[in-house]
Amino acid sequence: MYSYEDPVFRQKEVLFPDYIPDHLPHREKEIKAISSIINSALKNPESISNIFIFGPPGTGKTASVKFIFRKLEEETAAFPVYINCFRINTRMGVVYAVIFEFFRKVRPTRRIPSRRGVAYDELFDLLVSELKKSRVFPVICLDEVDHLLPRGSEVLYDLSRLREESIPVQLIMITNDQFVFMNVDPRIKSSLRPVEEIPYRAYTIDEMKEIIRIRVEFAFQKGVVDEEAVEYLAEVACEMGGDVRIARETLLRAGELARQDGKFRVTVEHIKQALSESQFAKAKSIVEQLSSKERKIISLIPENGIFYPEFYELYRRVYPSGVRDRMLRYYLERLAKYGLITMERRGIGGSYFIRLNVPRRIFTQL
Ligand SMILES: Nc1ncnc2c1ncn2[C@@H]1O[C@H](COP(=O)(O)OP(=O)(O)OP(=O)(O)O)[C@@H](O)[C@H]1O
Repeated sequence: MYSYEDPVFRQKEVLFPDYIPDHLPHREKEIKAISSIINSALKNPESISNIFIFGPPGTGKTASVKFIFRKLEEETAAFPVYINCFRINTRMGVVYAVIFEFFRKVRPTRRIPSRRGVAYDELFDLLVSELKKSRVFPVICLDEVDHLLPRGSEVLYDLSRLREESIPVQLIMITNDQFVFMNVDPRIKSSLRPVEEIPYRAYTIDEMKEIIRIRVEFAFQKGVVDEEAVEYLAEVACEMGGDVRIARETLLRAGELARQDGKFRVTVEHIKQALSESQFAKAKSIVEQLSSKERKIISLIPENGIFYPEFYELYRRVYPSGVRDRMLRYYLERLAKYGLITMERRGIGGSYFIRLNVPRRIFTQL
């Protein structure tokens, strides 16, 4: 029988976003710290500490928690729920996501309750009564928790207060921004206590090389990826903040490019081409997820930047019934958070200069 062996990839899935490796090199210490907090809470629910994980993008925060969740599901009675707050950013959304997972995993024979037409309090009461009856231990990870603030921050309070009803709940909050809770209502902040902080730092060049080499070994056929390509990719990924995601995506695309040109070797040139394509694709996918207001705002920013007062004038001219000053700033800050623009204050007490971090041709391709 004819069997096709891919000349480039041995196991392409190893480079897919949802693949969680069996080992996360250089994150052993952090994984151990997080696991031990959860394990002691499991043994003694009176001693729960919430967990706050922060650090730059692509440094393994999400991967560590998913890795731990996999083990929790296999080995303990915990009920782990992973929620990405970029997608689910309201208190109703969070509570529904927990209920959804609860019915899917703990009560698979029952119909998942509908969210439509149900008030928040009703949904929350349902969660409380189900958790009380089942006595499971929910470990809820709120990834990119900054997107939940301030609109959905009440849910942090509601979930933390469940302990007062003798329902143990462990929260894990992940963000890039160490100071994300600075302006949060003190009542909510104090409900989250005690909190253990787990900082993640960017990988060093040697760590990055090792991580890339291991992925290459699993993902590609032997000898397909040039050593110079690995070295170059590790350097660029470190320059870009020590982000393994960039390295993983680039390897996948570079492998496809190597196949297309028929030489079946991944070279530095393939890495360079893949990098420029993936940066563009990433920015485009963020732009595609923007609200129509945000899109209108970003598409008005000129290629070579603009000072805020001028931009405000321009915006009001084009959209006379659009948002006012304070809201416009709010939307610009969100765009800056997504990394699509940079806002820097020029001169002492000067106004903000807004710079576009993505090529304008992205907007014509939407
Ligand atoms: N130590 C590591 N070993 C192997 N792969 C890793 C390691 N650290 C990160 N990765 C991989 O890098 C990618 C990005 O990691 P992850 O999503 O965990 O980053 P993050 O810190 O949560 O980033 P962000 O803040 O942008 O959400 C994933 O594919 C993950 O598997």
